[in-house]
Amino acid sequence: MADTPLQRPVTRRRLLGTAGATGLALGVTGAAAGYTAAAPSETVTPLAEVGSRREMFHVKHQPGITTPLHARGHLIAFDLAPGAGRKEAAALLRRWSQTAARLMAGEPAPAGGHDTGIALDAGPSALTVTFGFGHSFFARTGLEKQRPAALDPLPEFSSDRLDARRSNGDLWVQIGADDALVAFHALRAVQKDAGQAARVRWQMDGFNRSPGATEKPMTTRNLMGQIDGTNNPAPSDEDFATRVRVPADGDPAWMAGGSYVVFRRIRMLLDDWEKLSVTGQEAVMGRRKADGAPLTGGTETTEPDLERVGKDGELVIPLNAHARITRPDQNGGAAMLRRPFSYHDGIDDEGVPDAGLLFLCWQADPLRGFVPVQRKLDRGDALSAFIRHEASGLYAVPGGAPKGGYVGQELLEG
Ligand SMILES: C=CC1=C(C)c2cc3[nH]c(cc4nc(cc5[nH]c(cc1n2)c(C)c5CCC(=O)O)C(CCC(=O)O)=C4C)c(C)c3C=C
Ligand SMILES: [Fe+2]
Repeated sequence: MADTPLQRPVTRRRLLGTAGATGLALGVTGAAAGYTAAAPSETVTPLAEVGSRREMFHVKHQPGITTPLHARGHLIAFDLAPGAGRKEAAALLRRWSQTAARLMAGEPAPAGGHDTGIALDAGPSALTVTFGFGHSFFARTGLEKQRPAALDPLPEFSSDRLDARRSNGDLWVQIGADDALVAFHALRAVQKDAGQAARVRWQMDGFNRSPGATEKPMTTRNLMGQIDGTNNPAPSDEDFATRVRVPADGDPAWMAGGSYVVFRRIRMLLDDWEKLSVTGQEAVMGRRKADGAPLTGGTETTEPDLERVGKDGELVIPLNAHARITRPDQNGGAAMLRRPFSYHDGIDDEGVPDAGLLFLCWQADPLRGFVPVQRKLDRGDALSAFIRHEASGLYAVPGGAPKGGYVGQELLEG
């Protein structure tokens, strides 16, 4: 029997060439039929530019941590099903790893099965799938001795308004792609792979600016309109690895080369925020809204002058400005790699948007990254009047899987 298109092991990238050619041919037909061409052909952006970007799955550190921000993201947490233990978890991580490797290469999933077809015609679109383990995973699988101390529950913060049902979870998956259909395709595949072994605990969707939307590459903006992500550690920094990754001789051994991610669903009180003047908003942050430069001048990347006093005798960057109090030099060196998604989950009956930030930060140890900074923010951040932390999670994200292996293999088979 002839294969149906969905069953053939054809790469989506190969299909992309056909789609691009068809699109151009249709354009020509439209013009011939008397319609005005949308744009001169020499200004048409190649269709394959975004779709053809490919991230690798079998690499030393899991993808999706230092990968440039994705246009689209899904976060999904699972709890192991009653009766499922270490064996089922190992089989699930093996299935998930195989699926992630295939989808990230632009191939259908699962191997030998029926792909949903959602991502047909698109290339890999920089898809990444990243897997992590929550605190509760270890008791469920009898692996308590392997549970890292760094996974101890985060302290409670006075401003927390956390929803337990949308927090934590045994297993956590982050999906990112520069195309919404490619990302959703991966989400469905991950959910289907879970089968009887694990149940969805919570799931959230996010987004960032699309690649190519701005004239030149620039730091993204969040839903408050601020340039967000300027002072992130860069992989080229000397201390990047010590800040973000668990060292090769780290404890426990299965986390060597891995990282810990803190997740917070932070709602933005946009109606209140948008009532502030731009000057008021800039005082909250300590940076200019237009270009992200510190209020003491220069460009986005200029070091702020934290001591400078204005003509009114006040500090130019207020003592409670967010960008002042989050600095590593104000927090005993505490630093983290922030890699968030914005979210928007609709508008309520009063017209209030449920929108904000799926804040994700990566560090070698949350006690030397997120925790001290959040403690300080909790005590007196000018931004806190305009945000609300509504959900939280902390996950151990091991290093990448070698070819033929799966994420977490050392933990589950060690
Ligand atoms: C506990 C950690 C942090 C939380 C929670 C947090 C929430 C949050 N931040 C913004 C917007 C901006 N943050 C900026 C800088 C910044 N924020 C944190 C930490 C948390 N933010 C750090 C470590 C830094 C960098 C500090 C430094 O090294 O200078 C900025 C300024 C530009 C930038 O550097 O990215 C913005 C803007 C929002 C909107 C938010 C919650 C919704
Ligand atoms: Fe921040």
